[in-house]
Amino acid sequence: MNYIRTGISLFFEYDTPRIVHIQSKKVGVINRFIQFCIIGYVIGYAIIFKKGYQDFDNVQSVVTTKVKGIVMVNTTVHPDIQPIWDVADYIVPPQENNAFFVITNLIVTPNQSIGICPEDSTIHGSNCTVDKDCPAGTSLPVGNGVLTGKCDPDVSRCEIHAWCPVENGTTKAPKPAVLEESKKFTVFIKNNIEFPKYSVKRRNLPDNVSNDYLQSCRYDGGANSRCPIFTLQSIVEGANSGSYGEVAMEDIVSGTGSRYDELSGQGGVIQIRIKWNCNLDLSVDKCLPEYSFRRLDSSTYKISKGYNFRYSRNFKDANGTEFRTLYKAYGIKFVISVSGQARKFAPVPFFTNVGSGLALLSIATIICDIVVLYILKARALYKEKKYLQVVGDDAYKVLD
Ligand SMILES: Nc1ncnc2c1ncn2[C@@H]1O[C@H](COP(=O)(O)OP(=O)(O)OP(=O)(O)O)[C@@H](O)[C@H]1O
Repeated sequence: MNYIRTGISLFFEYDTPRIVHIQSKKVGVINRFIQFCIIGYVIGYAIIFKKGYQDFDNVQSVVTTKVKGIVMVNTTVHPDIQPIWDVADYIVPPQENNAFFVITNLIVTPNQSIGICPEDSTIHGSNCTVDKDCPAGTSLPVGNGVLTGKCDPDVSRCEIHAWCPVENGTTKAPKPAVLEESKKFTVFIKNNIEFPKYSVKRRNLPDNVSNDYLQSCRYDGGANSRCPIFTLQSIVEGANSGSYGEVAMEDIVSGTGSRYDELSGQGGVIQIRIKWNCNLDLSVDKCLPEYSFRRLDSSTYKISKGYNFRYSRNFKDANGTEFRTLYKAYGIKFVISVSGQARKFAPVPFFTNVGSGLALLSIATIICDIVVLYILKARALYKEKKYLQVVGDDAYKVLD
């Protein structure tokens, strides 16, 4: 019953704010301190640091790459490998979206032709004692061919119909890598970007440069940081790593922290990040890219390290018999990602931040009220001054 009475009386009440001017050093200091913090936050952090006076637009971008460089392979060490490797040989596939792959190491199985031969010994399930162990027409899960149904008695392995002889699974990737000199290859990264909201188009090379400049300049993160030509070694090891092998690790700046000789053996994945953060309130010429590099795969794994795949080159001999050379190619996949924002002054975010800052100032009043009404010694006095109970009907009667 009491609840209902209280509820009804609450319904017939009205609270209106009242200004109580308190002259107290303590409360005054607390109030000013909180106001100062809030104003500091709004002006210093929200408006200046977080650029709350500017509108923004995200970058839209397209990247193309061109790698150049030639390697000569020592054919006495690697007799099965062609002596000269140029860009058409080591970049596979020739074009990718926002990425390129460079072959750095190889296991070659030359002169394969279609025929019958024993399965490779490292393939699980290839060992046999009788023909029954090799059901005809099936293939082993990671096998190289289709089982003929016969067990080869000489090597005790199932016979397969395949490109023969099959790749030897026990062969390890050569060390040092066959194409380790690929560290000297250069890649031209051409990045065109646009901030559509502001109709601003930029690219990562100066407009007034010549072909000669492009052919000779190299990105170094310093004086030549506008040059869009990178050596693969500088991407992996850092911009100051030109003299490979002689550079102390602490001298290597902004690389991936890996060494090219380690990476080239088993392959890996490297990310090239291009950041465009532009303040369009300043000159558009100051809108420049920043590059950073990191290794995406881990070198610490024991099994399935790096990155490799197989491909073949087929040819016919004078009799018209088809042959192929099978390549197990290890290499570095470079993935390019572009991100960024352009910012420019705009009244709407500016006034929104100022408005929300002004609204935040009421926090100072709330905190001071708590101090005054519940913490200070004279809280009873302040409470009495702050709340004035007026019974409306009685007041009306008094007026009468
Ligand atoms: N990876 C690279 N390393 C050094 N210079 C390069 C590289 N890629 C391109 N260049 C040079 O930059 C300039 C502009 O390259 P672009 O691809 O636009 O022109 P191009 O005439 O088709 O080049 P090219 O025929 O030499 O491949 C050319 O002089 C080119 O030789």
